[in-house]
Amino acid sequence: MSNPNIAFIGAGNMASSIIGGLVAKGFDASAITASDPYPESLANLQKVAPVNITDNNHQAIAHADVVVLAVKPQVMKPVLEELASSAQQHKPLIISIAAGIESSSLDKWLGGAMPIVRCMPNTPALVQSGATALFANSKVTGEQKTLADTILRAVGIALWVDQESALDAVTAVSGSGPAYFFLVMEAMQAAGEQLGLSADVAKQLTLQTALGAAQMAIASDVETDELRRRVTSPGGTTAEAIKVFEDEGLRQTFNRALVACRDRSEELAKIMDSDS
Ligand SMILES: NC(=O)C1=CN([C@@H]2O[C@H](COP(=O)(O)OP(=O)(O)OC[C@H]3O[C@@H](n4cnc5c(N)ncnc54)[C@H](O)[C@@H]3O)[C@@H](O)[C@H]2O)C=CC1
Ligand SMILES: O=C(O)[C@@H]1CCC=N1
Repeated sequence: MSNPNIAFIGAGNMASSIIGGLVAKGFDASAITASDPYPESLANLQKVAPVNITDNNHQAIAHADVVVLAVKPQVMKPVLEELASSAQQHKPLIISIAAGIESSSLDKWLGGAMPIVRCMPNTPALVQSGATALFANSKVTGEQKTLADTILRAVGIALWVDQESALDAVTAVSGSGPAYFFLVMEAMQAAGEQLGLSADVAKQLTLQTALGAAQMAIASDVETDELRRRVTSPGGTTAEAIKVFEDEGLRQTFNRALVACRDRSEELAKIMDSDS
């Protein structure tokens, strides 16, 4: 599909990020329509790109090849039930970025037999450094998969999973993951201040170290454990810090945290479906 028309239902943070990424990559803003009942959301979006705007969801999807669902999970059911008649007329590709709503629920609310890609992006999409995992249901064609891939790649990396249930683990790693790294940054800044650094110096050193470590790990041919060993001189300073982390059970803590996150994602999907 060379020039697809894309509709966004919901013009909030994630929609603005994806639209910003698409336009930055050369996608024609006039082929994008965003719909939102709040004039403020639409006005903020228009500062990002000169897309078509409307407060009418039906109007937004009328000529769309792809519909990106970017509303909060709590309003998804009424929004889709209202859109079902329009969606059934021409069956556009549906891409949902909502956390915890299974493709079978989306399909049911839209009236059935819809091509649906469900994905889990993360907030670094706001700065085009996102990580998204995607799952396609059986109605999605190869061409539609390529289109979904192109849309999410506009804001970072995009990887496909074969089982929808893997999106719960994806949520535990990358969907919620930015929060874990922010927590580590908070802790390192506070510890730096405890050691006598100014707040500004502790913050700048922490953030640049996080960026540098991530960039090195992405660029390197060797695994992260080897990169860690290369910082850790025998009998040196890093070894003392790593020993504290290992003795305090940091790996087990991460394991427990990610299991709790995965379990909550599974639980939310059940709650959403039982509401339907
Ligand atoms: N924030 C995060 O870390 C992540 C969020 N997501 C998902 O992205 C989706 C959007 O999240 P955000 O952009 O952060 O939320 P947001 O609150 O910034 O945007 C949602 C937009 O939907 C609009 N809206 C409300 N009712 C509507 C209706 N009936 N029709 C059309 N638009 C309507 C709101 O006015 C708002 O502008 C959510 O489903 C969330 O689960 C996915 C991955 C990560
Ligand atoms: O915390 C949450 O439920 C959402 C899903 C992934 C990131 N934020």
